[in-house]
Formats: sequence, structure tokens, C-alpha cells
Amino acid sequence: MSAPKEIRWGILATGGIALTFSKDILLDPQTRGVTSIKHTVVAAASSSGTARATQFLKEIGAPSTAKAYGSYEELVKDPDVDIVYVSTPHSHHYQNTMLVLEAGKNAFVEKAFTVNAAQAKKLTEKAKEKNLFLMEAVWTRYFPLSYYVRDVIASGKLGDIQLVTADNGLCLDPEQTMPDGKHRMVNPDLAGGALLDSGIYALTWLFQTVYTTLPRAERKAPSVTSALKIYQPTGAADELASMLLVFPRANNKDVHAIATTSIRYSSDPLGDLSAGPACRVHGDKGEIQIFPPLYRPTKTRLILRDGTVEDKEWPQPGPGKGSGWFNGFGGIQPEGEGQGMFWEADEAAYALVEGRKESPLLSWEESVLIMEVMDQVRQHGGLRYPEKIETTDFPVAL
Ligand SMILES: NC(=O)C1=CN([C@@H]2O[C@H](COP(=O)(O)OP(=O)(O)OC[C@H]3O[C@@H](n4cnc5c(N)ncnc54)[C@H](OP(=O)(O)O)[C@@H]3O)[C@@H](O)[C@H]2O)C=CC1
Ligand SMILES: O=C1OC[C@@H](O)[C@H](O)[C@H]1O
Repeated sequence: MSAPKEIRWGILATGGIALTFSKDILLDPQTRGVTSIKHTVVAAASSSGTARATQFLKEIGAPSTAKAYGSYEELVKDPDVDIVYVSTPHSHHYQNTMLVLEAGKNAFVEKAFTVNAAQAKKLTEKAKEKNLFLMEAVWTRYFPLSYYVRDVIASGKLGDIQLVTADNGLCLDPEQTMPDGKHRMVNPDLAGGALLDSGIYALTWLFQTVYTTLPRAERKAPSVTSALKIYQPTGAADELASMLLVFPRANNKDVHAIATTSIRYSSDPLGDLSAGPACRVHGDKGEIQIFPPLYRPTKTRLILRDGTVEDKEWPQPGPGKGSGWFNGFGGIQPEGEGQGMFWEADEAAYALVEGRKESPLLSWEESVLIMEVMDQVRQHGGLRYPEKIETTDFPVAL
């Protein structure tokens, strides 16, 4: 067996998810049956200075040779970095990713990809021009559970899909947990709101069941009807979004798809799945259900009209079996023993090894299309962010 190919990551920003992601990718890939690639963190950068980057590298257990930078500009110049993980707030993704691509580095960008579709399109054009890998890091798409659900649908087991519903309610108490309105979840300057943060997961389930499962030539953009509720304390971020998408299909087989999301209510109020599935994919031969939370589900149920009922559990692999998942807002702290973020990183690594520039499970075209849907939802709801974070100009100081 040949030695695994090492992918050298640079981490741009040192916040909550950067910690979880970096700890995940440093786990032994063999604990999830991966032998051909491995990940290492060779550098990290913090906009607040070198001291924070140094502390971050220590916290994640990076090799002692890893370099700490006090600016993102220094990180993207590092010749030892193969790919940069952009983990700043949504408002900063466009500027930071453009910086990465302009420097000739591959980019792996946290969700939501950008603030709007125009920015997303510009990034894909830049990646194409520079012949670089670029991927929106929607980790959920790379879970074995998601492969299974897509396979069930593509195999025709459910018959023709008629309706999909998906809900992602985060159960935050914003007035209590983020009273000053500065948190990225509710802060307009950071492109806050339910839609871009958690609505992306509800939309992910609509798209990955109805759109990604079709051959590319048959995929068609959906029509969008929607309503938004604005979070009054900060005035320009949404707290609740409801979307009805109709995916056109030949022969009167259009699919209706409903996504809902909120920062306030919970999709699973007791945290024990007693509220039932958060996503249901209905076909004329049966349905598949995905239990909450939709960003990291671990249970599915297949129900067919022939009487089949098949429950499946999808625990995370690795030493911690994914224990201690947090909600990012003062919930249980992550234990760094594997939360399932490594699978999306593996996808990026395979792409680099194979010379691919995008992931077929979330193509550039699909990321841009989902941003177009969210643009329409924001337009219907009258939600526009400050011009400096909506712009496609680069560089712009934020
Ligand atoms: N996949 C998943 O499950 C999750 C994904 N996310 C996504 O990750 C991204 C970051 O979220 P999260 O880690 O929770 O955010 P945090 O607020 O915890 O961290 C963001 C980091 O970005 C950097 N940053 C640069 N400029 C700013 C600024 N003006 N304001 C605030 N931070 C700034 C800071 O790092 P530094 O000072 O070191 O540069 C900061 O620590 C978002 O896109 C979010 O949607 C978040 C949670 C879970
Ligand atoms: O991406 C995310 O997934 C987990 C959630 O708790 C968090 O709000 C969100 O940013």
C-alpha cells in the first residue's frame, strides 16, 4: 500500500468552527476507513494577531512546525499551504476567498458561500481563471447518511418524488444569549440571520434530494415563493424564513419543496427526536425521513408502501463517536474527537489528488443557484445588508 498523500491546510480565522474543523481533520483518517489521504495543519492566521494564531495551533494540537500569522495576507503567501479553510463570518467570505484565490491557493469556504449570488459567481469565475479548487464547505452533504439518502432517491425506491419538507430551527434565545446584537447570528454587518446561517441546511436537503440526484442535463432552477420575519432588535437580519420552491420536471412531475428555518424555535424541542423527522422526502412509493438536527443528522427512517419500515442510525466514527456536539452558542462543548467535518475535508483532498476543481456533490453551479434562491428570499422579505458586504468589488476593507 502506498503512503497516504498529505494535504497541507492553512486555517484562515480562529473562531468556533475553525477549532472544530481543525481538530476533526487532524484525527487519524483510518478511524473512518480512509487510507489514501491525510490532512495536516501547516499554518493558521488570526486577524487579531499572531498570539491568537499561536494559541489556536496549540489548542488544536497542530505539529510544532505549524506557522502562526497575524494577518490573512501572510497566510495566503505561505508556499507550504495547499488549501485554505475560510472560516470567517458570511460577510467576509467573498473578500477573504478572493484574497486566497488571487494568491493562487485552493479555497474551501464555510457556508453560506457568500452574501449573494453575484459574489458566488465571481469566486467561481476567479477559480476557473486561476485553475484552482474551490468548494463551499457544506459538511452535511458528505456524511455517509447523505450518500445513503441520495442513493435511495436516485435508485427510484421512492418512486417519483412529489414533495420534500425540511426544517432547521436552532433554538437560540437571541435576546438572552446575544443581547448586544453583535453576534454574527443577528448582526447585519456580519450578514447575520437565520436564512444564511441555518436556512442553508434546509435548502441543502431540498437540493440534495431533488436536484443533485438528477443527471446534470436534467437539473432545472426552481421557482421561489417566500416570507421572512425580521429580527427587530437589530432590524436587518431575519429570524424566521419560510420558502416554497417548485422544481420543474418533465411530464407534469414538478416537485414541491418547502424549507423553513428559525434561530428561535427548535426542530427538536426535547433534544430526543420525539418531535419526529425534520426532513421528509415523499415519493409515490413511499418516503424517507431524516431526523434533526438537519446540519448533522444521525438517524433515518425509510417507509415504503409495500410495508417496509427501515430505521438506520448513523453514529460518527472515530474515538469520540462524535460525542459532545455543540450548537455553537453556549451548548455542550466539542470534545475534538470527531464531529463529522473530516468527510468534507476528505472530499477536498481527493479533489486535489485527482486534479478536480470542484465537488460533484456541490458543484459551483449549484452553490451559485442556491445563493440565487436566497437572494430572491431576501428580496421578497426586503432584507439587504450594508453595501460594503453586498459588493463584488475587491479589495474592500471590512
Ligand atoms: N459547518 C458548521 O457546522 C458550522 C459552520 N459555521 C460557519 O462558520 C463561519 C464562522 O462561524 P463561527 O466559527 O461560529 O464564528 P466565530 O465568530 O466563532 O468566528 C469567526 C472568526 O472570524 C474572524 N473574523 C474576522 N473578522 C471578523 C469580524 N469582523 N467579526 C467577527 N469575526 C471575525 C475571527 O477570527 P480571527 O480573529 O482569528 O481572524 C473570528 O473568530 C460562518 O460562515 C458560519 O456559518 C459556524 C458554525 C458551525
Ligand atoms: O453551521 C451551523 O451548524 C450548526 C449550528 O449550530 C450553527 O448555528 C450553524 O452555523
